[in-house]
Amino acid sequence: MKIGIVGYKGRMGKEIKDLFEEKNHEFVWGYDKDGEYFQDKPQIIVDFSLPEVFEKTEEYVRKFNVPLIIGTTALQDEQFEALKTLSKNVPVVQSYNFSIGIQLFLKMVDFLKDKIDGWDIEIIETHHRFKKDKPSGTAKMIKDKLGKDVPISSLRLGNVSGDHVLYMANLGEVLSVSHRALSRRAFAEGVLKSAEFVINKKNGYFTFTDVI
Ligand SMILES: NC(=O)C1=CN([C@@H]2O[C@H](COP(=O)(O)OP(=O)(O)OC[C@H]3O[C@@H](n4cnc5c(N)ncnc54)[C@H](O)[C@@H]3O)[C@@H](O)[C@H]2O)C=CC1
Ligand SMILES: O=C(O)C1=N[C@H](C(=O)O)C[C@H](O)C1
Repeated sequence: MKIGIVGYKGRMGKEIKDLFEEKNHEFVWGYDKDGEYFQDKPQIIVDFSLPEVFEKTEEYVRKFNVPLIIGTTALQDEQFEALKTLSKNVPVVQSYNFSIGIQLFLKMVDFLKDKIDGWDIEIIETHHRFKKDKPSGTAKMIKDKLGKDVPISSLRLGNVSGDHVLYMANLGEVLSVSHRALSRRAFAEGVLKSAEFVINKKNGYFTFTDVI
C-alpha cells in the first residue's frame, strides 16, 4: 500500500517508514515541520506528530479522503470529537499505544480492577528524555481502565522507549504489572496491523483493541 506519514521525520515516523518499506509498502507522502513531501496520493495516512499538528492532519485526511491511523498523544477533547466526525467518512484508528503488550496489560487491569478495593495503587511511566508530554498517554489509558484516580509518576531517562508499571499493595503484599517496549518497532508493528485492518473499510472509529 501507499502510505503517508504526518511527522515522518520523527522517531516514530522513521520507524514506521522503515517497517512499511521492509514489508514492500511505499512511502509516497509526508508532512513535517518543513512542509509537505509529495510523490503520490497516499492510500492511508499515519500521524505520529504533536497535538498542534492535528488540524493539518485533519485537512489532509479530508483532502485525500483516506483512512487515518493516529498515535499522537496528549490530544484535546475537541480533537477526539473531530476524529469521531472524520470517522463518519473514513476509517480512523486511534491509540496512545500500538503495542500488543499494552493491550494485554489493559486486559489484566480489567480482570483485577474490582479485586483491589482498599489497596494502594500507583503508576510509574518511564520514557526517553525527549518526550514532550507528561504523563504518557499509555499511563492515562491504564488509569482510565482502572476507573480510579491514582497517582502517576513520570521519569524521563536516556532513550527509554516506554516502560509502564502498575503497583498495587495492601499491608501484607505488593502486586505489580509491567510492560517494557524494547524499541519503537513494537509500536510500528501495531501500526502496520492497523493499516491492514482498515485499508478496505469504508468508515468507522476504531481503537487498537478493535484491531487485535
Ligand atoms: N501511540 C503509540 O503507540 C505511540 C505514540 N507516540 C506518540 O507519537 C508522537 C510522536 O512521538 P515521537 O516520534 O517520539 O516524536 P518526535 O518529536 O520524534 O516526532 C514528531 C514529529 O512531528 C514533527 N512536528 C512537530 N511539530 C510539527 C508541526 N508544527 N508541523 C509539522 N510537523 C511537526 C517533528 O518535526 C517530528 O518529525 C508523540 O505524541 C508520542 O507520544 C510515540 C510512540 C508510540
Ligand atoms: O513518546 C513516546 O515515546 C511514547 N509515547 C506513548 C505514550 O505517551 O504513551 C506510547 C509509548 O509509551 C511511547
